[in-house]
Amino acid sequence: MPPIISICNLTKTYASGFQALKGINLEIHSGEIFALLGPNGAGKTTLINIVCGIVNPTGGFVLADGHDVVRDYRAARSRIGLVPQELSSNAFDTVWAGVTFSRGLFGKPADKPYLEKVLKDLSLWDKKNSPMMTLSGGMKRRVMIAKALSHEPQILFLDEPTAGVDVELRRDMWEMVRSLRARGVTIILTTHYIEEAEQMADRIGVINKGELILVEEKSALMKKLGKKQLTVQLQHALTSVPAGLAGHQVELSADGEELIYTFDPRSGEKGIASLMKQLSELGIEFKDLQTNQSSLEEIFVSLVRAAP
Ligand SMILES: Nc1ncnc2c1ncn2[C@@H]1O[C@H](COP(=O)(O)OP(=O)(O)OP(=O)(O)O)[C@@H](O)[C@H]1O
Repeated sequence: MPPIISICNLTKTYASGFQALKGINLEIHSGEIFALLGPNGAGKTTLINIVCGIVNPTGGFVLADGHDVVRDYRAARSRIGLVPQELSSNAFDTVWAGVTFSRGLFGKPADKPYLEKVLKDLSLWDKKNSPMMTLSGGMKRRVMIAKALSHEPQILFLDEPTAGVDVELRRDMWEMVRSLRARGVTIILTTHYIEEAEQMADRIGVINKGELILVEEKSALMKKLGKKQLTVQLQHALTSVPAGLAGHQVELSADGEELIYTFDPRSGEKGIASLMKQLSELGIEFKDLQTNQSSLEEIFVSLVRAAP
């Protein structure tokens, strides 16, 4: 199946001379959830805005469902729903008026049952006659999603969908995004909450200073870059790492009560067995063992730090 979005050699230099995108190449597969991560100012919104036809590229091109987003703007844009970072809507409009108006903007004929379903899926149906200004921030965000879905797009961009929303609503949003994907909608989201990417994404792209420095299946990324740690809780505190453990990557906690062994899961668990053997030979007793794997957040920070 051809990619639903193809981004080729995309560059953007703003009028100020600032180069926000430096030759981005990326293909988004139909039906995936793709998370775009990057520090502030990395170029995420610029990239989304070009795909959505809001910002013109300086070089390269983007195809959305085969349509060039510049030359064939209307066809490309009709495939795409965008939930922007900034919440914006007419304060006096009711929820229903907002979604019907948004649908009309794309020249789509009225379809009450479809819009009713969208509002019901987003738990907004009982608010359909409420003016926007009477809704909470979280509810307004749901309305923004409903508006973005009003013209039945195949592709949905969510620019920081859960910025400033509470934990419960965040989880509801994740649930909703998953159900959209189950219906075949392709989802591209940017987020500062790495946990969000870890929970939801099928693939992850990391953008830094206008360059895509990594694109990877989430599970492969976690496997490839995730380091594991084994924490050995000691029966008796130590004052320093025993010389006999010098061959291992072992550190002693500040209180001397734990030995922390960091290893690469790809190299197998042989290191643990030999560490255990050595501890026993040295007569070091322990009361408990714990392992944990580095989070996507740690991986992300180390990637961005390492980039030139
Ligand atoms: N209209 C503009 N004119 C000049 N520079 C701009 C313009 N819009 C964005 N930039 C610059 O381009 C860079 C990328 O901005 P962009 O908003 O795409 O980043 P981002 O990754 O979405 O950041 P954030 O996570 O903070 O939203 C930033 O340095 C920004 O200041």
